[in-house]
Amino acid sequence: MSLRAATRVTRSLSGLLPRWGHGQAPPLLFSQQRNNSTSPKIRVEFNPTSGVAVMHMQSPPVNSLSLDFLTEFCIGLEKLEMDKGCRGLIITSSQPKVFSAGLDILEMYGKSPERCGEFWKAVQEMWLKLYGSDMITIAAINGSSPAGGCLMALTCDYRIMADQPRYTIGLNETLLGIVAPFWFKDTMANTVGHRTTEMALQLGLLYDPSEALNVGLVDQLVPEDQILSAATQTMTKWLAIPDHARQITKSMMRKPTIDRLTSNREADIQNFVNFITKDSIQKSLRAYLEILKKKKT
Ligand SMILES: CCCCC/C=C\CCCC/C=C/C(=O)SCCNC(=O)CCNC(=O)[C@H](O)C(C)(C)COP(=O)(O)OP(=O)(O)OC[C@H]1O[C@@H](n2cnc3c(N)ncnc32)[C@H](O)[C@@H]1OP(=O)(O)O
Repeated sequence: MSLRAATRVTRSLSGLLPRWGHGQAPPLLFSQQRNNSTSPKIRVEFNPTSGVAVMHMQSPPVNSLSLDFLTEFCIGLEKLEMDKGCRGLIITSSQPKVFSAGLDILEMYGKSPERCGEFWKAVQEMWLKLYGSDMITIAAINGSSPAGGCLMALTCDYRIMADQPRYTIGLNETLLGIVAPFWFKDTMANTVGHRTTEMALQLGLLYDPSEALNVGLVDQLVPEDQILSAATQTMTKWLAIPDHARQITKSMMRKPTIDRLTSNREADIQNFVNFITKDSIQKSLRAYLEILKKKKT
Protein backbone atom coordinates (compact mmCIF):
# COMPACT_ATOMS: atom_id res chain seq x y z
CA MET A 1 0.00 0.00 0.00
CA SER A 2 1.35 3.47 -0.84
CA LEU A 3 1.92 5.87 2.05
CA ARG A 4 -0.68 8.20 0.58
CA ALA A 5 -3.25 5.40 0.59
CA ALA A 6 -2.02 4.21 3.95
CA THR A 7 -2.52 7.68 5.38
CA ARG A 8 -6.13 7.67 4.28
CA VAL A 9 -6.50 4.54 6.42
CA THR A 10 -5.27 6.58 9.40
CA ARG A 11 -8.63 8.30 9.61
CA SER A 12 -10.58 5.07 9.81
CA LEU A 13 -8.00 3.60 12.18
CA SER A 14 -8.04 6.52 14.54
CA GLY A 15 -11.43 5.66 16.04
CA LEU A 16 -10.05 2.29 17.12
CA LEU A 17 -7.05 3.71 18.93
CA PRO A 18 -6.93 3.96 22.74
CA ARG A 19 -7.02 7.42 24.34
CA TRP A 20 -4.31 8.75 26.60
CA GLY A 21 -4.01 11.91 28.68
CA HIS A 22 -2.43 15.25 27.76
CA GLY A 23 1.36 15.15 28.08
CA GLN A 24 1.25 11.48 29.04
CA ALA A 25 3.30 9.09 26.95
CA PRO A 26 1.31 6.24 25.45
CA PRO A 27 2.89 2.76 25.49
CA LEU A 28 6.17 2.70 23.59
CA LEU A 29 5.55 0.61 20.51
CA PHE A 30 8.39 2.01 18.48
CA SER A 31 12.13 1.85 18.73
CA GLN A 32 12.86 5.18 20.42
CA GLN A 33 16.58 4.36 20.60
CA ARG A 34 17.24 4.29 16.88
CA ASN A 35 18.72 7.75 16.60
CA ASN A 36 20.78 7.66 19.78
CA SER A 37 23.84 6.20 18.07
CA THR A 38 27.05 8.07 18.78
CA SER A 39 28.40 7.73 15.24
CA PRO A 40 28.48 11.04 13.36
CA LYS A 41 25.24 11.85 11.55
CA ILE A 42 26.96 14.35 9.28
CA ARG A 43 30.18 13.95 7.32
CA VAL A 44 31.75 17.08 5.89
CA GLU A 45 34.34 17.09 3.11
CA PHE A 46 35.90 20.49 2.55
CA ASN A 47 38.06 21.28 -0.46
CA PRO A 48 40.12 24.38 0.41
CA THR A 49 41.19 24.80 -3.21
CA SER A 50 37.66 25.18 -4.57
CA GLY A 51 36.25 26.65 -1.34
CA VAL A 52 33.38 24.14 -1.51
CA ALA A 53 32.22 21.78 1.23
CA VAL A 54 30.02 18.73 0.73
CA MET A 55 27.87 17.77 3.68
CA HIS A 56 26.76 14.13 3.60
CA MET A 57 23.80 13.29 5.80
CA GLN A 58 24.42 9.78 7.12
CA SER A 59 21.88 9.07 9.84
CA PRO A 60 20.30 5.64 9.21
CA PRO A 61 17.78 4.64 8.23
CA VAL A 62 16.28 7.77 6.65
CA ASN A 63 18.18 10.90 7.85
CA SER A 64 15.23 11.93 10.00
CA LEU A 65 15.82 15.26 11.71
CA SER A 66 16.17 14.33 15.37
CA LEU A 67 17.44 16.73 18.03
CA ASP A 68 20.86 15.07 17.89
CA PHE A 69 20.93 15.27 14.09
CA LEU A 70 19.92 18.94 14.05
CA THR A 71 22.47 19.83 16.71
CA GLU A 72 25.25 18.18 14.74
CA PHE A 73 24.02 19.74 11.50
CA CYS A 74 24.02 23.25 13.00
CA ILE A 75 27.48 22.85 14.53
CA GLY A 76 28.83 21.68 11.16
CA LEU A 77 27.16 24.56 9.38
CA GLU A 78 28.43 27.13 11.86
CA LYS A 79 32.01 25.86 11.49
CA LEU A 80 31.82 26.19 7.70
CA GLU A 81 30.16 29.61 7.96
CA MET A 82 33.01 30.88 10.15
CA ASP A 83 35.64 29.58 7.76
CA LYS A 84 36.25 32.46 5.36
CA GLY A 85 37.74 30.00 2.85
CA CYS A 86 34.43 28.18 2.52
CA ARG A 87 32.18 29.85 -0.08
CA GLY A 88 29.87 27.05 -1.12
CA LEU A 89 28.05 24.12 0.45
CA ILE A 90 26.47 21.09 -1.22
CA ILE A 91 24.10 19.05 0.96
CA THR A 92 23.41 15.45 0.02
CA SER A 93 22.53 12.08 1.52
CA SER A 94 24.59 8.96 2.08
CA GLN A 95 21.45 6.92 2.76
CA PRO A 96 20.04 4.97 -0.19
CA LYS A 97 16.79 6.29 -1.73
CA VAL A 98 16.22 9.00 0.88
CA PHE A 99 17.50 12.58 1.08
CA SER A 100 15.75 13.17 4.41
CA ALA A 101 12.47 11.80 5.83
CA GLY A 102 11.87 15.15 7.52
CA LEU A 103 11.41 15.77 11.20
CA ASP A 104 11.91 12.71 13.34
CA ILE A 105 8.37 11.76 14.26
CA LEU A 106 9.65 10.06 17.42
CA GLU A 107 10.78 13.52 18.63
CA MET A 108 7.18 14.68 18.46
CA TYR A 109 5.47 11.62 19.87
CA GLY A 110 5.08 10.90 23.58
CA LYS A 111 7.58 13.57 24.60
CA SER A 112 7.30 16.13 27.43
CA PRO A 113 6.40 19.73 26.49
CA GLU A 114 9.93 20.81 27.56
CA ARG A 115 11.59 18.30 25.25
CA CYS A 116 9.24 19.26 22.39
CA GLY A 117 10.20 22.91 22.92
CA GLU A 118 13.91 22.07 22.84
CA PHE A 119 13.39 20.07 19.66
CA TRP A 120 11.45 22.85 17.94
CA LYS A 121 14.12 25.41 18.84
CA ALA A 122 16.66 23.19 17.06
CA VAL A 123 14.40 22.96 13.97
CA GLN A 124 14.14 26.77 13.92
CA GLU A 125 17.91 27.07 14.36
CA MET A 126 18.59 24.77 11.39
CA TRP A 127 16.27 26.83 9.17
CA LEU A 128 17.57 30.23 10.36
CA LYS A 129 21.20 29.22 9.85
CA LEU A 130 20.69 27.64 6.44
CA TYR A 131 18.21 30.15 5.00
CA GLY A 132 20.42 33.01 6.18
CA SER A 133 23.73 31.44 5.17
CA ASP A 134 26.28 33.63 3.41
CA MET A 135 27.49 30.55 1.55
CA ILE A 136 26.10 29.37 -1.77
CA THR A 137 23.95 26.40 -0.78
CA ILE A 138 22.94 23.62 -3.18
CA ALA A 139 20.75 20.66 -2.28
CA ALA A 140 21.72 17.51 -4.19
CA ILE A 141 18.48 15.61 -3.58
CA ASN A 142 19.35 11.98 -4.19
CA GLY A 143 16.22 10.45 -2.71
CA SER A 144 12.78 11.15 -1.28
CA SER A 145 12.42 14.32 0.68
CA PRO A 146 9.08 14.77 2.42
CA ALA A 147 8.09 17.54 4.87
CA GLY A 148 11.10 18.77 6.89
CA GLY A 149 13.39 17.16 4.28
CA CYS A 150 11.72 19.27 1.61
CA LEU A 151 12.05 22.34 3.84
CA MET A 152 15.78 21.72 4.16
CA ALA A 153 16.10 21.51 0.36
CA LEU A 154 13.91 24.61 -0.15
CA THR A 155 16.12 26.52 2.26
CA CYS A 156 19.08 26.14 -0.12
CA ASP A 157 19.80 28.50 -3.03
CA TYR A 158 19.46 25.81 -5.72
CA ARG A 159 18.00 22.30 -5.89
CA ILE A 160 19.11 19.45 -8.13
CA MET A 161 17.06 16.25 -7.87
CA ALA A 162 17.83 12.72 -9.04
CA ASP A 163 15.52 11.88 -11.94
CA GLN A 164 14.09 8.75 -10.36
CA PRO A 165 10.27 8.61 -10.57
CA ARG A 166 9.88 6.71 -7.30
CA TYR A 167 11.41 9.60 -5.32
CA THR A 168 9.02 12.24 -4.01
CA ILE A 169 9.36 15.69 -2.50
CA GLY A 170 6.88 18.06 -0.89
CA LEU A 171 5.44 19.50 2.29
CA ASN A 172 3.04 16.66 3.10
CA GLU A 173 2.31 17.61 6.73
CA THR A 174 -1.48 17.62 6.35
CA LEU A 175 -1.33 13.92 5.44
CA LEU A 176 -0.05 13.29 8.96
CA GLY A 177 -2.81 15.44 10.46
CA ILE A 178 -0.32 18.20 11.30
CA VAL A 179 0.19 21.67 9.88
CA ALA A 180 3.24 23.17 8.16
CA PRO A 181 4.21 26.23 10.24
CA PHE A 182 4.14 29.72 8.69
CA TRP A 183 7.87 29.77 7.96
CA PHE A 184 7.71 26.41 6.13
CA LYS A 185 4.85 27.91 4.10
CA ASP A 186 6.75 31.17 3.50
CA THR A 187 9.84 29.29 2.30
CA MET A 188 7.80 27.30 -0.19
CA ALA A 189 5.80 30.34 -1.36
CA ASN A 190 9.05 32.25 -1.91
CA THR A 191 10.14 29.43 -4.21
CA VAL A 192 7.04 28.34 -6.14
CA GLY A 193 4.53 31.13 -5.52
CA HIS A 194 1.38 31.54 -3.47
CA ARG A 195 -1.16 29.52 -5.48
CA THR A 196 1.01 26.41 -5.92
CA THR A 197 1.90 26.54 -2.22
CA GLU A 198 -1.71 26.97 -1.15
CA MET A 199 -2.79 23.89 -3.06
CA ALA A 200 0.27 21.79 -2.25
CA LEU A 201 0.03 22.46 1.48
CA GLN A 202 -3.68 21.82 1.79
CA LEU A 203 -3.48 18.56 -0.14
CA GLY A 204 -0.11 17.52 1.36
CA LEU A 205 1.17 17.00 -2.20
CA LEU A 206 4.26 14.89 -2.73
CA TYR A 207 5.66 15.51 -6.22
CA ASP A 208 7.71 13.13 -8.32
CA PRO A 209 10.84 14.71 -9.85
CA SER A 210 9.20 15.84 -13.15
CA GLU A 211 6.25 17.38 -11.30
CA ALA A 212 8.63 19.05 -8.87
CA LEU A 213 10.58 20.54 -11.79
CA ASN A 214 7.34 21.68 -13.43
CA VAL A 215 6.18 23.68 -10.41
CA GLY A 216 9.68 25.02 -9.69
CA LEU A 217 10.14 23.13 -6.45
CA VAL A 218 13.45 21.89 -7.87
CA ASP A 219 15.62 23.62 -10.46
CA GLN A 220 17.19 20.71 -12.33
CA LEU A 221 16.88 16.95 -12.78
CA VAL A 222 19.84 14.71 -13.50
CA PRO A 223 20.49 10.96 -13.52
CA GLU A 224 21.20 9.91 -9.94
CA ASP A 225 24.84 8.98 -10.57
CA GLN A 226 25.53 12.49 -11.89
CA ILE A 227 24.04 14.44 -9.02
CA LEU A 228 27.28 15.49 -7.32
CA SER A 229 29.02 16.39 -10.56
CA ALA A 230 25.98 18.46 -11.61
CA ALA A 231 25.98 20.20 -8.21
CA THR A 232 29.69 20.95 -8.57
CA GLN A 233 29.15 22.37 -12.08
CA THR A 234 26.35 24.63 -10.88
CA MET A 235 28.45 25.68 -7.91
CA THR A 236 31.24 26.78 -10.28
CA LYS A 237 28.79 29.15 -12.03
CA TRP A 238 27.60 30.63 -8.73
CA LEU A 239 31.18 30.99 -7.45
CA ALA A 240 31.93 33.27 -10.41
CA ILE A 241 29.65 35.96 -8.91
CA PRO A 242 31.40 38.31 -6.45
CA ASP A 243 30.48 37.12 -2.94
CA HIS A 244 29.51 40.50 -1.46
CA ALA A 245 27.07 41.32 -4.27
CA ARG A 246 25.47 37.88 -4.16
CA GLN A 247 25.26 37.84 -0.36
CA ILE A 248 23.62 41.28 -0.13
CA THR A 249 21.13 40.26 -2.81
CA LYS A 250 20.35 37.00 -1.02
CA SER A 251 19.86 38.81 2.26
CA MET A 252 17.60 41.41 0.61
CA MET A 253 15.39 38.62 -0.75
CA ARG A 254 15.28 36.50 2.42
CA LYS A 255 15.50 38.97 5.33
CA PRO A 256 11.78 39.74 5.65
CA THR A 257 10.99 36.00 5.89
CA ILE A 258 13.80 35.42 8.40
CA ASP A 259 12.78 38.46 10.48
CA ARG A 260 9.25 37.14 10.71
CA LEU A 261 10.41 34.05 12.57
CA THR A 262 13.19 35.79 14.52
CA SER A 263 10.73 38.23 16.02
CA ASN A 264 8.22 35.46 16.84
CA ARG A 265 10.52 32.64 17.94
CA GLU A 266 9.21 32.11 21.45
CA ALA A 267 5.57 32.31 20.38
CA ASP A 268 6.29 29.86 17.55
CA ILE A 269 7.84 27.39 20.02
CA GLN A 270 4.85 27.72 22.34
CA ASN A 271 2.49 27.27 19.42
CA PHE A 272 4.28 24.11 18.35
CA VAL A 273 4.33 22.65 21.87
CA ASN A 274 0.63 23.38 22.43
CA PHE A 275 -0.27 21.88 19.06
CA ILE A 276 1.91 18.79 19.07
CA THR A 277 1.05 17.70 22.63
CA LYS A 278 -2.71 17.74 21.95
CA ASP A 279 -4.29 14.30 22.40
CA SER A 280 -5.76 14.36 18.89
CA ILE A 281 -2.40 15.19 17.27
CA GLN A 282 -0.58 12.55 19.31
CA LYS A 283 -3.19 10.07 18.16
CA SER A 284 -2.60 10.97 14.48
CA LEU A 285 1.18 10.67 14.91
CA ARG A 286 0.82 7.30 16.58
CA ALA A 287 -1.40 6.00 13.78
CA TYR A 288 1.06 7.32 11.19
CA LEU A 289 4.00 5.60 12.92
CA GLU A 290 2.06 2.35 12.97
CA ILE A 291 1.38 2.70 9.25
CA LEU A 292 5.09 3.27 8.58
CA LYS A 293 5.84 0.07 10.52
CA LYS A 294 3.13 -1.97 8.78
CA LYS A 295 4.30 -0.81 5.36
CA LYS A 296 7.02 -3.47 5.57
CA THR A 297 4.84 -6.45 6.47
C1 LIG B 1 -1.74 25.61 13.97
C2 LIG B 1 -0.33 25.99 14.03
C3 LIG B 1 0.60 24.87 13.79
C4 LIG B 1 1.94 25.14 14.27
C5 LIG B 1 2.88 24.06 13.91
C6 LIG B 1 2.78 22.93 14.74
C7 LIG B 1 3.21 21.68 14.48
C8 LIG B 1 3.49 20.93 13.28
C9 LIG B 1 4.78 21.14 12.62
C10 LIG B 1 5.39 19.88 12.19
C11 LIG B 1 6.11 19.96 10.88
C12 LIG B 1 6.52 18.58 10.51
C13 LIG B 1 7.41 18.31 9.62
C14 LIG B 1 7.86 16.93 9.35
O1 LIG B 1 8.87 16.77 8.74
S1 LIG B 1 6.96 15.61 9.92
C15 LIG B 1 7.72 14.16 9.24
C16 LIG B 1 7.12 13.86 7.91
N1 LIG B 1 7.79 12.78 7.29
C17 LIG B 1 7.17 11.84 6.59
O2 LIG B 1 5.98 11.83 6.45
C18 LIG B 1 8.04 10.77 6.00
C19 LIG B 1 7.65 9.43 6.47
N2 LIG B 1 8.54 8.45 5.89
C20 LIG B 1 8.42 8.01 4.62
O3 LIG B 1 7.62 8.45 3.85
C21 LIG B 1 9.37 6.93 4.20
O4 LIG B 1 9.98 6.41 5.35
C22 LIG B 1 10.47 7.41 3.24
C23 LIG B 1 11.23 8.62 3.75
C24 LIG B 1 9.85 7.70 1.86
C25 LIG B 1 11.50 6.27 3.06
O5 LIG B 1 10.83 5.08 2.68
P1 LIG B 1 11.57 3.68 2.87
O6 LIG B 1 12.95 3.75 2.30
O7 LIG B 1 10.64 2.65 2.32
O8 LIG B 1 11.76 3.51 4.44
P2 LIG B 1 10.68 3.08 5.51
O9 LIG B 1 9.40 3.78 5.31
O10 LIG B 1 10.63 1.59 5.58
O11 LIG B 1 11.31 3.67 6.84
C26 LIG B 1 12.48 3.10 7.44
C27 LIG B 1 12.40 3.34 8.93
O12 LIG B 1 12.42 4.74 9.19
C28 LIG B 1 11.28 5.13 9.97
N3 LIG B 1 10.90 6.49 9.58
C29 LIG B 1 10.58 6.92 8.37
N4 LIG B 1 10.35 8.24 8.39
C30 LIG B 1 10.52 8.65 9.67
C31 LIG B 1 10.43 9.92 10.32
N5 LIG B 1 10.12 11.05 9.68
N6 LIG B 1 10.67 9.97 11.63
C32 LIG B 1 11.00 8.86 12.34
N7 LIG B 1 11.11 7.61 11.75
C33 LIG B 1 10.89 7.54 10.45
C34 LIG B 1 10.23 4.07 9.64
O13 LIG B 1 9.28 3.99 10.64
C35 LIG B 1 11.10 2.82 9.55
O14 LIG B 1 11.39 2.43 10.88
P3 LIG B 1 11.74 0.92 11.27
O15 LIG B 1 12.93 0.54 10.45
O16 LIG B 1 12.02 0.97 12.73
O17 LIG B 1 10.52 0.12 10.91
